[in-house]
Amino acid sequence: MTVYRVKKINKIAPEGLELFTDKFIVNEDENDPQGIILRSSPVDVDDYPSLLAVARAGAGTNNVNVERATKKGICVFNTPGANANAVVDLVFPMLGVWKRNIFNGINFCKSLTAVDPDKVDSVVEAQKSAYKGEEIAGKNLTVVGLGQIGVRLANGGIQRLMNVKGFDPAPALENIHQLSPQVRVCRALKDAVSDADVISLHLPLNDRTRNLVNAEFLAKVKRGAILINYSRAPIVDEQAVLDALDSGQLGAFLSDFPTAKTIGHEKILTTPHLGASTSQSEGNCSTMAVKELSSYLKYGNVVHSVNFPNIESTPADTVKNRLIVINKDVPGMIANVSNIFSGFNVNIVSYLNQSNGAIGYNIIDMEETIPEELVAKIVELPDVIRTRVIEFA
Ligand SMILES: NC(=O)c1ccc[n+]([C@@H]2O[C@H](COP(=O)([O-])OP(=O)(O)OC[C@H]3O[C@@H](n4cnc5c(N)ncnc54)[C@H](O)[C@@H]3O)[C@@H](O)[C@H]2O)c1
Ligand SMILES: O=C(O)[C@H](O)COP(=O)(O)O
Repeated sequence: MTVYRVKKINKIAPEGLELFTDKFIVNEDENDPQGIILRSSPVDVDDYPSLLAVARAGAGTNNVNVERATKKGICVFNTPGANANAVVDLVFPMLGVWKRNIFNGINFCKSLTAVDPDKVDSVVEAQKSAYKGEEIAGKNLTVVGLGQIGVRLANGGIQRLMNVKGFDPAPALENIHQLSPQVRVCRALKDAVSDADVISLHLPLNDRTRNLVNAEFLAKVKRGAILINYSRAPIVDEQAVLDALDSGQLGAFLSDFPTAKTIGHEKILTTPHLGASTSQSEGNCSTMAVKELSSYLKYGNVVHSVNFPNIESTPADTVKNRLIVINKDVPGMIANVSNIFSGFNVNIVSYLNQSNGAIGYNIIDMEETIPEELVAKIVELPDVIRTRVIEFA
């Protein structure tokens, strides 16, 4: 029986880990894993010579060098939607904490331990007006990034009687179908943010989104707007935000990424990267990531990869060998691979191919043992990145 080595990095919830069968050895100390399961720790795929796949139990994959992984034929997965509710479930309370002055109100209440017990009630009534707040109903909310989180947040804004706009340059249809028709989708970011009272960022960190919120962006927002960043710290130019807060251009900054410069600021509230930290979300992410990784290692199936096309096939009982061919997405690859099979007189019982514009992925099943020389010929094809033979008992 083939047994796969999996390296576990970070705390991964047991709900998922329990799904690894005896075909997997899961170890934190594994130095040469075929699979890695992790959360936010940085991983360099070049550090692991036998690596086939990385499963990120969460949404953001900026902690993995995905481009390098793609070049090496390493599949990178994430768990779309598995922690989206947890983020929305934190963003609205954070907005409430700020708008209703809850943080200061709670601190005030805690300070009352120093007050004569008989006078607590009268002190509360006398001083509560200092903690008066504002409701969010009727305010303008703009959601930047209409993905798994952004759509849920936008819909949540509608449920809270806010006027909601959204912006996303390339929204996935499956997400947009979930969006409330009351959300106004803008074609340009500047139109989406110009009259917003609250701007919430829900997009991935990449070369195009790094420092998206900079001085130029902030100059275009409505004076006094609240900026929320539960995406990734570098999407926001921190100095520009601090300047905007000090000038009054921004009213507040609520973020999941505390830094030395932000933690003491009176107009900034931060949480310690808690967006996905709920029992439910950690269980969902772990379960999804383990299923994705197991299925890839055992069968070569790809579901929810950020760099490979989706492709899935259950081998028939009669299948002895499955060949996985990962190639650059160029014309003629299927014909070239099929011709090599013909040359060796090996019968293909099933040939599946999918591509995503960059990577072509082939699952080829046989009822006989595939000759090593045949695989060697495929490896020699100019645009083949990687091959793998999976043997079924
Ligand atoms: N704070 C946390 O704990 C926490 C938890 C989950 C996710 N996140 C972060 O939030 C991000 C979004 O998560 P998700 O699950 O919604 O991902 P998602 O992939 O479902 O959605 C991201 C959306 O952002 C859009 N986008 C990309 N570039 C954009 C741009 N320049 N302007 C506007 N939209 C743009 C994409 O088209 C996509 O629709 C993740 O990449 C991750 O970095 C943080
Ligand atoms: O991108 C994500 O999914 C979040 O930032 C969660 O990160 P975590 O798994 O380290 O909490």
